[in-house]
Amino acid sequence: MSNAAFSTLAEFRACLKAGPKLDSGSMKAAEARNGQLTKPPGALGRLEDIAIWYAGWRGTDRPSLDNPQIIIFAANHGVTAQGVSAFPAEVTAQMVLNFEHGGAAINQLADCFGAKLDVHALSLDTPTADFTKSPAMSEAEVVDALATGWKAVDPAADLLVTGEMGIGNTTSAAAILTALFGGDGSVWTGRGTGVDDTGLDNKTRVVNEGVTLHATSDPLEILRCLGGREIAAMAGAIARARSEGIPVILDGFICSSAAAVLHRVAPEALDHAIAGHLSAEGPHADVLSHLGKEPLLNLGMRLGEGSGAALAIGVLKGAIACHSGMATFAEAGVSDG
Ligand SMILES: O=C(O)c1ccc[n+]([C@@H]2O[C@H](COP(=O)([O-])O)[C@@H](O)[C@H]2O)c1
Ligand SMILES: Cc1cc2nc[nH]c2cc1C
Repeated sequence: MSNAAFSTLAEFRACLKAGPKLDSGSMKAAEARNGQLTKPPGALGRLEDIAIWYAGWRGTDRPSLDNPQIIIFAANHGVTAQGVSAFPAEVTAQMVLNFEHGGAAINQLADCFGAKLDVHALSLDTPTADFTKSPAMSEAEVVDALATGWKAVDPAADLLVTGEMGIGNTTSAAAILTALFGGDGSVWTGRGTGVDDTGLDNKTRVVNEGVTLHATSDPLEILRCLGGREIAAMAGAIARARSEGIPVILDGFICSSAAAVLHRVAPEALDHAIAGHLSAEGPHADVLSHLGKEPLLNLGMRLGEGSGAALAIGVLKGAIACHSGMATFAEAGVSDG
């Protein structure tokens, strides 16, 4: 599909409510197969659950995972004028070049797990507006970013990881989460690339100012007023993946803020997604519990770029290899219990 399925926020909202469900027949068949494999029941722990979930979304009881796609969306944030990051805004464009030259962590991880890596830079020369002064994006801009994400998904992929790069985007994510879930901004604000205590107080002030200025409970309005283009693009890509029956592994804090917007519109919009890892960004654990997602990995990572989710591709590949490749008790002539 070359065009997005929506051209307004209202149409995007309708897409989220209309997406497909997993194929319960395939899921039941996968559960039955899992029960016959040569292992004590439950001995592969969560690997069994994620293989069965994946089978349901792929519509077969014996799936394979051969074509994972990782997409990094990059964008710039006007709110960096408020001194919210430990790094200067020009790092966003510099890191895009690094991704293109193969020098970033995500390039190595994509190679390790056999994933195709695509990089989309969204209007880097035109940062979003500083959300303490005006809405970050117009409706046309946020729809454009959602559509970039929607169109970036390869329908032939059998797994999607959405990653991001954007100096200042943990402030944007914190503001979105404060607006969605409530409470003081301090609950949802972390240190990002590493601000000190004074920097964290400043960031919290900025988050509270933005949330107060754009008082709205509409999740897509929250995305428009407080978000970034890369956050909207991740939301668009996650939504497209569901429409194509492509399972998603969510990355860290910023990716989860995009997912949280979708979840607030329609909780089922994340049924095809699992949480790849728990980020070291302080509030991430609370975000995941609001989304009802248990992270697969907890390695103290807080890089972004899709890196934690990319590592989790290896876990999911392992789960599917066992599920689809193991012999049953009958096939192997092993006595069951
Ligand atoms: O994924 C995470 O959980 C995560 C946590 C902290 C920082 N980051 C990355 O760091 C950048 C944002 O940090 P900051 O301090 O500039 O807001 C952005 O490029 C993210 O990819 C990512
Ligand atoms: C160097 C650097 C690399 C990153 N990758 C994702 N976010 C990042 C932020 C910085 C500062």
